[in-house]
Amino acid sequence: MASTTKIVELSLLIAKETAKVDGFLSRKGLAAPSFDEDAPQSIPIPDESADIKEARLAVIEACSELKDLMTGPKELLRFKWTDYVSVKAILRFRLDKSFPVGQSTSFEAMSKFSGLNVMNVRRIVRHAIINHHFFKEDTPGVITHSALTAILADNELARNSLVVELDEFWPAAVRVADAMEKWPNSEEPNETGFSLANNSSKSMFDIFAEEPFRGERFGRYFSQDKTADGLLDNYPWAEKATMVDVGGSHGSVAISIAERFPHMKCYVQDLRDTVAEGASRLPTELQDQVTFMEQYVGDLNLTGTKLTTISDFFTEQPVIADVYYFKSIFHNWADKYSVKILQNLVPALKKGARIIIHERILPGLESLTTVDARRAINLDVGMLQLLNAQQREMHEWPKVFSRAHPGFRYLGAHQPPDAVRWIIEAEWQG
Ligand SMILES: C[S@@+](CC[C@H](N)C(=O)[O-])C[C@H]1O[C@@H](n2cnc3c(N)ncnc32)[C@H](O)[C@@H]1O
Repeated sequence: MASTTKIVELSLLIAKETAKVDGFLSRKGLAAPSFDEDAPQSIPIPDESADIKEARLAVIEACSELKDLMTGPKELLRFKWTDYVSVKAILRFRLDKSFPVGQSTSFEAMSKFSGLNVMNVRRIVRHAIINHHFFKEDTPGVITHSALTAILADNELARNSLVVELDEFWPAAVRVADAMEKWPNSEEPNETGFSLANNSSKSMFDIFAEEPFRGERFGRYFSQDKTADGLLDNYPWAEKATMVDVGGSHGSVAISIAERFPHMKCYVQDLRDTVAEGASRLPTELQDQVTFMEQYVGDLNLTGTKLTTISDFFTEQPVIADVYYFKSIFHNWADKYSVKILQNLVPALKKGARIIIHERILPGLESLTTVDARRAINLDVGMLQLLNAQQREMHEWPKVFSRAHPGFRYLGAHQPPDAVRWIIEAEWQG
């Protein structure tokens, strides 16, 4: 009997797993996935249906492999170097906002709205339809929204994220190889694809700090990810009294902890404008529990020196607490700087104080086919292009702590169920 080929094996798996998802949707009376403008925004599979979640992921993975196998190596070498051009132009010229969801438009009307000529509107819109399911053209020349552009129409946060990814992150990607050539193996955050793309000798954070409009939309990019990602239910907060959310942005995690554990006192530290914005949004009922640290060390008027906030993790930590919490911070910094951030905690640390690092762990080669592993690897390269920073593998964390100070005892890492981040923990032994 002829053995089954890989492509048949994959197609059988796709059929089997798709039937599971399809059966689930019809049992629940849910709509089948589609790109119509009124389609559900995602497939609503609840956490308890783990088998259906797995089936969906298996289909996504197998489809991607089957598509590549059927395409073949030679054709796969033809990269899509125009990939993001259309979406970026659509957002820049607000074509997605040029007509309401539920109505249709024409290339001529979009041209009038945007000031682009009809030919440019047509090529941009058709590129986006064919490559990204942006808009639909079921009747030639009649443009309607698709499920994707319908989301952008009423979800400003989702739209802002796409703008940040295409206007800030993508240009940096294009310059990564140039940066690696110019500054071999650099660990400096200002010797990156991002710096080259901005024609600057500054780091991404410094550039955003100087340009409030860009800094604000970058801040909003992160404000989407408010989830404490399993931290509330999977850490013994009942046994703790104080925590510092270091680099805590607008304080979403500190606020969640304060709401759930009314005995906790939380401090949020970040750059000046970010904490000021966070403080202005803090609900009144949490003001005794959550403190945004926005005082300054040094006086610009008296000394003429640069202001340093006491919230800066490159200066000594001023708060004595039970827990120092860092969510998605260390992946922004190369080892050289990550070690400094830990060393700056030392003056404040009491015996038994805990350090929690809450971020993705870069998986080892054995699990590279999963969707999560690909996301983590992509994020790692993203950190390279923006900041010369990195995601770390499991075995790298104890080394970062021991390089910082022998007084840190690495306690290990665990990933709460359904979380994407790991809770990586160390204790100060002095
Ligand atoms: C990737 S964001 C993570 C924000 C937040 N922890 C979260 O997960 O939503 C990194 C944060 O580090 C802050 N940051 C950068 N440099 C800093 C510094 N020197 N001191 C304190 N915070 C800093 C940024 O302003 C930003 O809010």
